[in-house]
Amino acid sequence: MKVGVFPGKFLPPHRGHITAILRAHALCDKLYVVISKRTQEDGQLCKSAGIAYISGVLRQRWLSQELQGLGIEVLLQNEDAMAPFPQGWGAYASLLKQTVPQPFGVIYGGEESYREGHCRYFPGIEYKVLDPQRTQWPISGTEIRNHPYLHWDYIAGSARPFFARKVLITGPESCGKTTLTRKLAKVYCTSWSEELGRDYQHDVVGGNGDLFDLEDFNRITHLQYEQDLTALRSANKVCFFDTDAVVTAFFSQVFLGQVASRVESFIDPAKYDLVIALKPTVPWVADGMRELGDQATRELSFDQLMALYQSYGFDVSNFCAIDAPDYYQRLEDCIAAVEKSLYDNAGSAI
Ligand SMILES: NC(=O)c1ccc[n+]([C@@H]2O[C@H](COP(=O)([O-])OP(=O)(O)OC[C@H]3O[C@@H](n4cnc5c(N)ncnc54)[C@H](O)[C@@H]3O)[C@@H](O)[C@H]2O)c1
Repeated sequence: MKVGVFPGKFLPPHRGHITAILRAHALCDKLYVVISKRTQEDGQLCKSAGIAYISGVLRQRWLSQELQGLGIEVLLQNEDAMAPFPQGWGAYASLLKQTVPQPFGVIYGGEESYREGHCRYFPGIEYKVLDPQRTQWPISGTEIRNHPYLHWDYIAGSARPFFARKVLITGPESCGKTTLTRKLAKVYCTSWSEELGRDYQHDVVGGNGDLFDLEDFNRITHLQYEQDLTALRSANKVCFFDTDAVVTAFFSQVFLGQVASRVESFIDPAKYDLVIALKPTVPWVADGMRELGDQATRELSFDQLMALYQSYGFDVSNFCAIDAPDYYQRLEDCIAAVEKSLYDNAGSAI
């Protein structure tokens, strides 16, 4: 039985990795993918690219998603105590033999330059190099970390939700949130998550807000969270969210005078890369379910909503406030804000 090992950082996994792993899998009877975790070095690589830290466990989850059902085992190897290469070669060789739960006869990789070290430190174990020129998928983890949106198509599907820019469109009722969210998703050929509280109010509560109880708001928050995750999984570089748990907390307050118990556990100021706050400067549109219609109340609602964000730890001064009085300009201003978020921050495509 031929047992093989495919080691790597996979920071993050991409098509080049996945294809090479699948080729290796076809060349042996049992394959182990071993993720090298070096907390400090990995953290520095992420930091210098301006992206959040990608932990070893996260990479293990991503690769496990990609490779499940094939009999390939994905293992995590902690190399924190190891010296950097080339001094670390000896320690690396013994650690790899401990990590892999059975003796192996071949190590697969794409680096010709590692051959000498492998021959020396893994005597009797074959070193098989696959696509060393990266001709099929000319991409590296470094390029993806530095320019994720430019190299989006190469990023493994499981890792895309991590890189997708998350844009929340918020504001009080009748500011054009839902239409703007849909339009932005269409402009960017991507997914979005619509506010489901209104459908819930219609379908479950019968349209009458007076019949809400606290458990309804807990359920709305949970359902919204699941829907957000689904949208994120199919995002193309950016994903738009029509509401969030702070808005649900706000309406829980409006209808019942208190925030339902589980709503707050879904509030996460770190979830969004950009928050667009729509001011009530377009005309009110009555739709039979809206409650807060006169202009003074709309403005008060906006201020109360922003205060609620602040109280939950959001940096409201960083929100992109949209106050144009017409829908054309509001769309233009939102597109400009999204462009800036996508290309002026980490992963500049320029
Ligand atoms: N840096 C060193 O000198 C050194 C020496 C010995 C062993 N190692 C170990 O070797 C492993 C691989 O390290 P890495 O930094 O190359 O990991 P990596 O995550 O960048 O790549 C993993 C593997 O996929 C291959 N690969 C990457 N992009 C590819 C593409 N587009 N097409 C085809 N194949 C592609 C790489 O050549 C490598 O073999 C790690 O476990 C590391 O600890 C590193």
